[in-house]
Amino acid sequence: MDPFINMSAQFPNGAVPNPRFVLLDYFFPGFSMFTSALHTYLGIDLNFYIPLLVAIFGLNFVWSYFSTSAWAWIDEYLMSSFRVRTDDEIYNMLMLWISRQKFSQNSRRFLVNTDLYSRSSYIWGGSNDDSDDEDGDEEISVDILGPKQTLHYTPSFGSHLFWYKGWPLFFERHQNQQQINFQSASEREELSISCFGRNPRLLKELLLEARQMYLKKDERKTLIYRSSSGSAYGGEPYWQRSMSRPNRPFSTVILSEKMKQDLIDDAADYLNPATRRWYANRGIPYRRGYLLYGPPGTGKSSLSLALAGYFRMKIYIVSLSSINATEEGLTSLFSNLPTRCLVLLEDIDTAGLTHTREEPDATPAPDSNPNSPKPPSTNTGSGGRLSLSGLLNILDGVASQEGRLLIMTTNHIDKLDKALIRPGRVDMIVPFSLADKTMTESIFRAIYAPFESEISATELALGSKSGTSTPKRIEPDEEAKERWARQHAEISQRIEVLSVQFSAKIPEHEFSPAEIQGLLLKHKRSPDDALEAADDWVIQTRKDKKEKEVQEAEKRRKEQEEEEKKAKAEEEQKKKESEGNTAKTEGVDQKKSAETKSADDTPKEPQSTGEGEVKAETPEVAKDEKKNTASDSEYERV
Ligand SMILES: Nc1ncnc2c1ncn2[C@@H]1O[C@H](COP(=O)(O)OP(=O)(O)OP(=O)(O)O)[C@@H](O)[C@H]1O
Repeated sequence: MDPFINMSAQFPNGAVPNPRFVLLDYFFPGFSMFTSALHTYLGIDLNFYIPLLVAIFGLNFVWSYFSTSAWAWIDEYLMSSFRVRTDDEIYNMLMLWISRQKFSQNSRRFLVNTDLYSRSSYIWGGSNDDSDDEDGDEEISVDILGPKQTLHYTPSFGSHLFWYKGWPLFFERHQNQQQINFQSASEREELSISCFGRNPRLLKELLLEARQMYLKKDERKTLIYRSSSGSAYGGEPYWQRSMSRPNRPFSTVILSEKMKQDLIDDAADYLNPATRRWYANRGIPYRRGYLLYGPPGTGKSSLSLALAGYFRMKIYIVSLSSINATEEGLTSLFSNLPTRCLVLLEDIDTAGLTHTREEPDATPAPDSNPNSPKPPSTNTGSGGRLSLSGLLNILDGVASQEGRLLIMTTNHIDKLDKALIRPGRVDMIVPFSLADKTMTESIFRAIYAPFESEISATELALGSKSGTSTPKRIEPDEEAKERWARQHAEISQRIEVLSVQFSAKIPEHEFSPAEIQGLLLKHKRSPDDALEAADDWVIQTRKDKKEKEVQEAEKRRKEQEEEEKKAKAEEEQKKKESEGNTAKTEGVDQKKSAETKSADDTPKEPQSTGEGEVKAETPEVAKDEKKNTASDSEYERV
């Protein structure tokens, strides 16, 4: 439709349309109608404001055009900033700090997480047991259904202004577009904080504060890292933070006091900074290794955890029976260890390390215990799996990190190669054994020892059995404290007596501390019940063990039979194949010679070859040939 015709219709009184309106109407249909309506009903003449609007629009355009480059220039020359990626632990530190800041909690646009580190869960494994009750931004309550999830608030993607020590800082959360596409948005996330000025001192102070806050949070915890298959790192295994546990006091590990003290003294001496210099001055590799051996469930892992907690070291656990334990994988893991840490190599008797270096493919060393489990067949030391020499190279090769404390555990010390446990690799050997009388008593005491916070529960349990007075409400006065002290002494005395009675019922050197602990935990509120159940438990556990042994022996026998059958079948198959091949070759030879014969046009009697098969074939061939010749001649006749 022609806009001019349209315009004349809108101005019926013959007024000449303003050419500016005509033009605007052309680009924004209905504009003139809108302005005339504004004029008629509100008395506003848009004609007057149009130049102003155009000027604002123009200025805005110019500002947005120049502000980007101006801001980039300011950012480049007048500001300091740092960036943090999700694949580094500093991300967790910074996020914790950010989540505790006021601007983060008051932010209108925010991300809410139940696990503060979940955005880097592919690095730290979700650390789902890390949620700290006291750390949450929201009050947490624990009921019988478990702790309610804590909510953590952090500013969402984009730029956020906040104040730190009186200075304005910009916190920016964005996605790095340059990173690999298959990563999810959260994996590509980057954080940056910038401040005005060319001196980054303020930013470094902030980072230090964040680090301190993070370390303080885990102060009384042992951080546990485990090897994980490396899908996020192009196939190479990497250390994954798997959990954090409250530090285990050394006193809770039942072992000879002298042995514990020796271990602490040795580790303390090794970790002393002066010792490091001592090693360096003499050119000795700064490493220390311990071997803990004994039956399963006797406290090897517990002692390692206690040691890590005591010296505030992170613990890095690798199980050599896991599928990740390849030579390349372990090399990569060991070269990525921090300088001061505890490495726990579990089950070193498995994984093809049982044969000696001199005979890399020899059969495993004789097993003193015929019932002990066989090492997994996957780790045979070949095909990229771990071999003994490979492990030795990893432990003290050039790539291996100095400053670490290595603990190896095994259930079968007799299976280990001497090279693996020679001084320099293993500097202290700690034996663990099944529970004797003293150990059983200690386990009993450890389970039922009264703690101040639990005294009423323990007293209730003991009181109900022994007829002592009923527990009273906790009153925080001196009299109450005295009464508690008396009750504590009474209970301890009684537990002492019960522990002796209990240990008398448990045969020595037959059950592991873990097994005994299992029984006591079933009756954790009632030591008398545990005492009562002990006899039956011994009988039942013996029976169960025997059954298990029989089942395992049966399973092994069946497996062996199956393997033998398989081997036999394979051998027979091979034999048949080789026989078949010989016959075929001979058959082909015979056929060839028969063909050559028929090619000589002279009909001859088939020659005897002396072999049945060929004999039977040859007359048939001759017959066929005769038939063919006959039919040919008939055809010729027709
Ligand atoms: N000597 C001990 N002192 C205190 N607790 C123990 C002891 N031995 C076993 N336990 C308890 O038994 C459980 C298993 O112990 P732990 O994992 O340390 O045994 P382990 O020797 O490392 O076993 P495995 O060889 O199967 O790895 C833990 O709960 C631990 O508290």
